[in-house]
Amino acid sequence: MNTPVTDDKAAYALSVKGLTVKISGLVALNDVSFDIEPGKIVSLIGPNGAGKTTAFNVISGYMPPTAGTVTMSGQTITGMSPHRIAAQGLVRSFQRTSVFDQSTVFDNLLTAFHLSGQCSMLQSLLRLPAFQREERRLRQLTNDMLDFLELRHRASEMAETLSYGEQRRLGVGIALAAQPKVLLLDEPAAGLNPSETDDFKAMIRRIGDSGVTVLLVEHDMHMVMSISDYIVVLNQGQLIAEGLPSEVQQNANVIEAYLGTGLKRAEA
Ligand SMILES: Nc1ncnc2c1ncn2[C@@H]1O[C@H](COP(=O)(O)OP(=O)(O)OP(=O)(O)O)[C@@H](O)[C@H]1O
Repeated sequence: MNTPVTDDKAAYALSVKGLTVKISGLVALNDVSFDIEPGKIVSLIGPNGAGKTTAFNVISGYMPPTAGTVTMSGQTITGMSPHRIAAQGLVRSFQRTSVFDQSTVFDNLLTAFHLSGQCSMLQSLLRLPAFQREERRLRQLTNDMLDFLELRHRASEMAETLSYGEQRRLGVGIALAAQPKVLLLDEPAAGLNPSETDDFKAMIRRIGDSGVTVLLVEHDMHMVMSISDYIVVLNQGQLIAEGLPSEVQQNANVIEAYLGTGLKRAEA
């Protein structure tokens, strides 16, 4: 069955329209709509309880909305399973849960590429020429990804020996192996020290430059303001502002919602 196409949204990598989520009478999201252009780095921000995680859960298929739609390049993905949504090209990177500690960095990435590869189990068991060609291609992709993540020097180390920041970059590399069009990042800066945060920011920029659209939920306002092309602000389930970082920082509704929570410090 073909997925319905909504033409006016086809130009956007991701569109959210009228998203509403009610949980036991509580309105976690109320009629939220926003559009994200391809290749942009967009942050979803808001004070605690604003509805950011709920929005991520709905967009990535972990929670059905009460009302509203999510489209990717015009294709409706609302209500699909996370697995099907990932197959459509929207991948969510969870902190570092996808990393196998007892495998090398290289093998973690190679396995991730295998999982998104073309070769059938039979071809691989029989080691047919098609499998050998594919194996060479995936090893090359793995080496390229190691360079992209700036983890080449750690390729043969067990993942568990990596620093926290390196493990987080590896986790994103595993998500990137699925070749997403849209990558969702949950609080990428959480737990990182300042230099790890800088490395992570540089990597997010490289991801954006490669044409992948990035949507992140983040509390670190320094990171948000310095990395985002566009910001969407939620408060108590409502979209209260959206725009460029400079616009959002000046917005009276945003300043009021964040009063005393650190937005001012991010401007300093
Ligand atoms: N499974 C749930 N059961 C009950 N209430 C929920 C559930 N999930 C979310 N909520 C409520 O929905 C609202 C939005 O929560 P959500 O976690 O999406 O906010 P958030 O912006 O991600 O907050 P934080 O920054 O603190 O993680 C909150 O009032 C929260 O208590």
